[in-house]
This record gives sequence, C-alpha cells and structure tokens, in this order.
Amino acid sequence: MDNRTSSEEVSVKADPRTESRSSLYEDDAPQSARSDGADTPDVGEMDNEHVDRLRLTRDHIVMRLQAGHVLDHLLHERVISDRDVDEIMDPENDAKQSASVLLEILPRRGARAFKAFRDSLLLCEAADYSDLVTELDRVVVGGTGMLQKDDRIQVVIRVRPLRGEEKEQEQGCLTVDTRLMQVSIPTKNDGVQQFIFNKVFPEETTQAEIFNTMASPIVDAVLEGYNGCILCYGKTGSGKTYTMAGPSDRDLNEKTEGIIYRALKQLFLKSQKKQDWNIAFFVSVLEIYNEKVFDLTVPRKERPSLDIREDPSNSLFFANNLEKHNITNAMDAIRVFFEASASRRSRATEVNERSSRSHMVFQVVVSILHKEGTESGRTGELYLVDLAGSETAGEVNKDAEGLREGANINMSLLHLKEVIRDLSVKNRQDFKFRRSSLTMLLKRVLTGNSKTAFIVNVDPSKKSLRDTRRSLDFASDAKKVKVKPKINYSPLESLLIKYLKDIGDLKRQIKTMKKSRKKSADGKRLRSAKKTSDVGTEAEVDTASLASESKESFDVDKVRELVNFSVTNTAQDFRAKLDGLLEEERREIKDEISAQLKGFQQTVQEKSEQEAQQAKETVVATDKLLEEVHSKQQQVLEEQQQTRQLLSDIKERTAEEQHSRDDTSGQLNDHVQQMNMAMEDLRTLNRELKHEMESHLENIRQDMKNRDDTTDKSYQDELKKLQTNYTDLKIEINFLAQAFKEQAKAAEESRAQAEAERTAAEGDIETSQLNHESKTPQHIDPLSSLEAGTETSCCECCEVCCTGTWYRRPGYAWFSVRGKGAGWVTLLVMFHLLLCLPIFPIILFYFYTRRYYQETSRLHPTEELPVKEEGETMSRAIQDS
Ligand SMILES: Nc1ncnc2c1ncn2[C@@H]1O[C@H](COP(=O)(O)OP(=O)(O)OP(=O)(O)O)[C@@H](O)[C@H]1O
Repeated sequence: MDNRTSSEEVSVKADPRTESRSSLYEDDAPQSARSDGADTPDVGEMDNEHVDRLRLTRDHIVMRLQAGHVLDHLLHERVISDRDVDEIMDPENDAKQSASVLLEILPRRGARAFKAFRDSLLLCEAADYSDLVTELDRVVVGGTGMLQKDDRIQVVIRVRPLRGEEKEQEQGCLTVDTRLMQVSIPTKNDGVQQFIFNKVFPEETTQAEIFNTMASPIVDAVLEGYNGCILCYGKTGSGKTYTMAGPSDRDLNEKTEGIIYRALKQLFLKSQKKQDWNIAFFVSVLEIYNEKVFDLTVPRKERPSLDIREDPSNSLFFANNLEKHNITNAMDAIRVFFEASASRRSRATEVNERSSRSHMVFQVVVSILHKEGTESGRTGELYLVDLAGSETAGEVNKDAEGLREGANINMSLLHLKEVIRDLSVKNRQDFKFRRSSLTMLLKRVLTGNSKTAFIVNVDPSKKSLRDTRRSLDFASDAKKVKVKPKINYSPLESLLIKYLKDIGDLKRQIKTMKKSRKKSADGKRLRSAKKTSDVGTEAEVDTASLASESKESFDVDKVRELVNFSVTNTAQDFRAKLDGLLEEERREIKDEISAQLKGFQQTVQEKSEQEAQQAKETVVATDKLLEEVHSKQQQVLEEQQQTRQLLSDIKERTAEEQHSRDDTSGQLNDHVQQMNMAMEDLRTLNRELKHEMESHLENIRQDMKNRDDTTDKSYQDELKKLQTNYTDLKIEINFLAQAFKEQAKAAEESRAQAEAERTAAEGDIETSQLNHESKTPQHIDPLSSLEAGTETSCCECCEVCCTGTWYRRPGYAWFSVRGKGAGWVTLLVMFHLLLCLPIFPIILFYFYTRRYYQETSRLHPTEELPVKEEGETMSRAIQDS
C-alpha cells in the first residue's frame, strides 16, 4: 500500500485499542510476525482456492474486526505485528478492505496464524460464526493439504473413552494436547514418547465434530470429482466401527451416527444444491473375510466370493462382479448400508461384545455431468473403510475358528503396515500390494489419486498400551505417505476442456494483438497530436508574433480563435479516423472469434457426424454379417440333408451288393462241392487203379522171368510209344491243371472284386460319415466309443462305421465268416489241387504199365486187357471233373 501511514497515526485514527496493544506487545512482537512473511512458515503456501474460500466469509471477519477482539488476540498470539495491524487498519481502508488485507497476511504466517485466528473468533461471543470456524478448521486440519508442502495422507487420532469397568479398574495412560495436536504415552523407562498428528480428538469428542472436522471436506471434494478415502485403523475394541458407523442399533440416533451415515446425508444434501448438474450415485459394500472378498449386498446364502482383478491400464485392483446400486436418495443409500452391515461377520469376543471379524469397504461412486454441457463432467469415488481390529492371539479368541480369523486379520494388517512403511520412505514396491486382498483393494487410495484420511482409534487403558504404541507408530508412518488428489474428468469432457482452453488461448492472443494495435494507434495519435500541438504552438507563436508585430492591423483574439478552431477540427478528424480504425479492428477481431467458434462448432459437428456414420456402418456391417451367418447355417443344413440322403443310398447299395455277394458265394460253394465230388471219384479211381496195377505188375513180373528183354525190339518200340503217350497225357493233365488254376484264379478275382466293391462302399460310408461328422457337432466318434468299450451307434446311417475298423480290412474279410469265407474256399480248392497232383504220375504210370501190358498181351494174346477203354474212361473222368 503506497499511502501507508505510520503506526502512531493508525493507532490514533483507526483503533481505540492501540494504547493497550502498544504497551503490551509493541516491543516483543514475534520475529516471524515482524518479517514480511518470506521466511515465515515452514509449512506449505496456502493455495488460492483456500484464500478465495476464506474471502467468501469476509463479512464475518469484518464483523469481528469491528468488534475489535480479533487483532488483539492475533497480536497476543504473536502471529501479526504492529506493522501488520497498521496495514490492516489503514484509515483509507473500509472494513471489507481491512479484512482482505488480513486474509492476505494470514496465509503468509502459516498454519499457526490460522489457528490463532480461529481461536480469536471463538473468543468473541457476539455473533454466530460457526461456519467460519469450520472453514478455518478445514484449512488448518482436514483434507486441504495446507499444512504440508505436498498432499499427504491426513492422520488424526481418536481416543475412546474408558468404559464402565475399565474406569473402575484403571486410569488412562494417554495424554492428549489438542492445541499442539500431540499424543504422549509413557515409555518403559518412565519417559514419555510424543507423537504429533494433523489432529487429535480427545475422549469427549462427539461424532459430529469428527465428521465436520475431517470427513466433511473429503465428502465435499468427492462431489467436485475427487477420490476420497476415510479409513479407521486400531486394535480390536478401540472404536473403529463406532467412528465409522456408530454404536449398536439400539443406541443409534442422530447424535451418535457415524461417518458413513453423515457422509451419505451430506452427499445427497449438497448434490441438491448443485442445480446445474446431473449427479448419479452408485453404492457398493464389500467385506474381506479370511482373505476372501464378499459382496455384502447379496443375500448371505447366495453370496459367492469375488475375484480380485487388476486393471492393466493403471495396475489398480478391483473386486470383480461387485454390485453397484444406483441410489437416488440418502435414505435408500442408508438402507443399503444398514442391511449390508447387519450381515457383516461379527461375534462376541473377550474384548468386544460385537467385534467385527472382517474388513469392510463402503464405496460411493458419484458421476457428475453438467446439464448444459458447458462444464466438464467428472467422477468422484468415496471409500469408507472400517478395518477389523488387530488382536493378540489367544487373548481375544480362544476357539479354533476365532483364532483362524484373528490370524488372517493380523496378517492382512501386517501387510498394510508394511506397504505404508514402504510408502512413507518413498520406496513403493508394487508386488507387496499383492500379498493380501486388503492391500490390493486399498492400493488406489494409498498410492494415487485420492484425498485420504486415516482415523487411528486408540484405547487409553493401560493394558492396551503396547497396542496403542503400535497403532501410533503406524499412524506416524501413514502421515508421511504422499497422495496426488486430482479431479477425475471424464475423457470426453477432457477433450472439451482442451478445446475450450484452446479457444481461451486464442482469445488471449487476440486480446494481446488488440492491445499492441491499440498501443501503436495510441502512439500514432500521440505523434499526430504532438504534431498538431506543435502546429498549434507554432500557430500560437505565429499569431502572437503577428499580434505583437502588427497589433493594430490584426484582431489577435480572433486569430487565436481561428487557430484553435482549426486545431480542434484536426483533432476531431483524427479522433474520427481513430474511431473508424478501432471499429474496423473490433469488427475484424469479432469476425476472427466467430470464425474460430464456427470452426470449433464445425469440428464438433463433423466429429458427431463421423461418429454417427461409423455407428451406421457398424450397424450395416453387423446386419450383413448376420445375413451371412444365416445363409451359412442354411447351407450347412442343406449339406446335412444331402449327406443323409447319400448315406441312405449307400446303405441300399451296400445291401444289394451284399445280396449279390451272397449269391456268388453260394455258386462258388456249389462249384467246390462238385469239385470235391470229382476229387472223391478220382481218389476211388486211383485206388482201383493201384489195385489193378499191382496185380498187373505181378503178372508182368511173372512174364519177365520167362523171356529175354534185350532182344525184343517190338517191346522197345512199344515203350517209345508209351513214352510218347505219357508225354501227351502229361500235357493234357497240365492243361487241365492250368484250367483248374484259372478257374480258381477267376473265383478269387471275383471274390476280390466283390470285396473291393464292399471296401469302396465302406469307404463311401466312412467319407459320408466323416462329412456327416464335420457338419454334425453332436456326432459321437465310433472309435472312441469302441476304445471306451461300448459300441454306440452314432446315428442310424452309419451302422458299418460304428462296428469298428480292424476287422473291416480286406484280408480279414476274405477269411471271415462275415465275408462268407471266400478265402477258405480258395484254400480248400488249392489244397485239393495239391492233393490231386501226386495222382498224376500214378495215372501216368498206370497208362504206361497198361500200354506195356497191352503190348505184352499182344505179344501174348492169352492175356488181353481192356486198356484203351479204361484209359479213355479215366481221361473223360478227369475232363469232367
Ligand atoms: N467414542 C466412543 N464413545 C462411546 N463409546 C465408544 C466410543 N468408541 C467406542 N465405543 C464403544 O466401545 C465398544 C467397542 O467399539 P467398536 O465396536 O467400535 O470397536 P472396534 O474397534 O470396531 O472393534 P473390533 O475391531 O473388534 O470390531 C463399543 O461398545 C462402542 O460402543
């Protein structure tokens, strides 16, 4: 302030209390307060948002300033100096300006200044300024991040009052300093250990105070599009559920209800005030019991455990299939929570008659969209977490189930502690979050985008001292954990914001251009004005000289008037020109802006048209695809029909072929039978011949004794003839054998052909069957059913294929009874042929001896034999066979 007056003047003029103030505090004003604030706070600078918020309550401050107590108190607390008071109470400032100056000074003095200011307001009793105090409380303590340079998890301590029996048995072991936000506990060696937190709530703190101070700002932030989390941590029986939900049902009322009820009421109440926005609420409640996740809004009997999945886009975890209930009013939301918490797992323990045996997470998702679309849409998420309490094994639960629950609770809390410890020393190790369901689900509020606050509940009794120390250690770690809250804009909205920002930039550029043009225009005007004034001066000088030179001949005033007239005219011309120029420029800028807007609108329109076109194309493509699928289905059906027809044809054909094969086999059997009979005849003949030959031989032998062989020439000739005959006979027999062979071969070929046809028919059946299988998904593989030991006929048309494959091979079929045993018949024929073969030399021998005998009988007419007839009969018999 340039026109700042001295402190004495201000004291006199502005504030009648200066006297006492000067005498009391002038000399010992604090060093920090005396300085201009550059070296004052070791705390973070207050951001504009908070200052603005405070400015809104300026009227309250004005009122207090007028009451005159505030500055006194601030001076007394040494957060401002006399110089500051002078500045604030400057006589030229009205009350509002004074308040503004004070609000500029306070942020520079840090959090202590705000605390003092708050207290100063509390000291004044004249008016209701609870709103302002709450506002200051928020600035100083909760959720605003003002106390620290970076945003960190806000940690507050709530001390539970001693209960009836505890009061009788012992004294509390905790000391709480709410001013210094400090908790002290005794150490083993009679010392005292102190912990400082963002806020400390003593035993007598009400539920409303807790909510207003530290939960309400977070709930408000959620309505702005931030994520928020309030988590209760502490040993069993320390008051976590009481803080989060309230006491048991019978004691639950407006005064005692916990954070969840109040948060829901505030959310819906404040959402009604946001009339330009469409706000939707989605509520879900889950519990983590023995490391499994359950949806508490699902009836207990049908409640499955839910999987925890990882979102690959941000490596955060979520419970899959968790139901989100769309809620339109606070009562419905409260009902959902009430019912869910009633089905949460809890039981009476040694420490707590209603001890929660699971961690509970109550989640509200708030979707916020601007009705006009002029502001960006957002999504805020609020997590309200009531953890199960840590407990010492065996002390709290003695049964097996209780011990198991306790072990799981302790284990998950241990993992949470570990994660918090790592985060407090900026050593984030993502794999550690995976160690328990609790840390997985809390990852999003511990590491990232969330305004997170921990309420650490402690039990002041002496027997809980060890657990209290552990809880305070945990709280100390937690308050060092950094979070990065930011508004969650929806993607489309972000694009819009970008466009709006671009337009803003363009507008600014145009403004700058306009300014620079104006400057140059001003320069020109000045120059021309200077010229004009020069002209004027010259004219004046000329006029004066003229007047002095010829006072008598000129009317000086008239001349001056004339000159002035001309100067004014010139200036007016110039102004008119300038106005024209400005008007032109204004028009240009206007055109430019409207062109930009048009372009933007066009882009948006084009985009929406493009999207509509794409949607249309997608619909057309889908229709086409559906049609194709339909025609394909039709085709498959037709093919199935055809296959069925083919199969029935093949079956018919196979039956016919089988029939003809049966006929052929019958014929062959007859043939074989005939051959068998012929063989039998031959065998009989052979026997007879043998018999006869033996007797003839005996005769011959007798004859031979009586004659000289060597001289008998005719005998030699006869022998030769016999030999020739024998050769002929041999040829004849060979020919017959050949005929037999060919006949057998032909029979075999016909059998082979029949078999080949049958195999081909079977192949056809198989192929059809395969086709049929490929088109009929419910077809049963016959082989597999055979392997399984069952012969299931997959369908009526493929009986053959269903009987298996191995005995359908041609070799087997040739010999098998099913194949009518053609192979056996062939073998039998061959065997008989082989049997017959040795008979031929005997027959030859017979003929030879018969010839010989004939010859001999010719030589000795007394022994004539009917050789020829017998030989003829024999060859005829062979020929017949
Ligand atoms: N601030 C308080 N004022 C009055 N009573 C309280 C307060 N805090 C807790 N209590 C009472 O103490 C008892 C234990 O509280 P609560 O059930 O909330 O503990 P808890 O930490 O949730 O225990 P657990 O982990 O076993 O579930 C309850 O009877 C509750 O009403």
